[in-house]
Amino acid sequence: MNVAVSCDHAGFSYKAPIMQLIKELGHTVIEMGASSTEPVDYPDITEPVARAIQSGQADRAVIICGSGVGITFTANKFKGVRACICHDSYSAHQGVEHDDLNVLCIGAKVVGIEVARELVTSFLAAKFSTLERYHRRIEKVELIERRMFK
Ligand SMILES: O=C(CO)[C@H](O)[C@H](O)[C@H](O)COP(=O)(O)O
Repeated sequence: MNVAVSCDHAGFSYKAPIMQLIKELGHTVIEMGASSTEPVDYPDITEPVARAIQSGQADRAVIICGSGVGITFTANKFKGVRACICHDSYSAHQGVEHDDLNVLCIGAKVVGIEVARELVTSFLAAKFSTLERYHRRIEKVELIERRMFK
């Protein structure tokens, strides 16, 4: 898969190890976001990621900020983006399996780098279920999006 990776200044120290992991897992990294710990506003590093998901340039994305909060609600402003902050690997893989999660948001001040690696590994290994009920629920989410983004 093509996986976009972005961060703000608070997530910068995690970006290189997470990109390295993603490459080791056999995926292609699309690097975005902060390139130093110089402060940057999280909406500015989130929008390009959301656009990359919308255009199909990226299949999935990982974004890292301090808490994971701002990047999550910013990413979810974009139609077709399903972003969630995860602190546990169960949510990271079940989010994909049941809910077709396509953007994993991590708080670098909340989870350690080893937990972050586990989150990314679980997220990227997971596949959206073929069970009808999970697709029906996503279709209902898409109907809401169509009403909101008319
Ligand atoms: O966690 C975040 C938003 O949800 C971001 O990393 C913020 O930018 C965080 O609050 C850090 O910002 P600061 O300017 O370094 O205080």
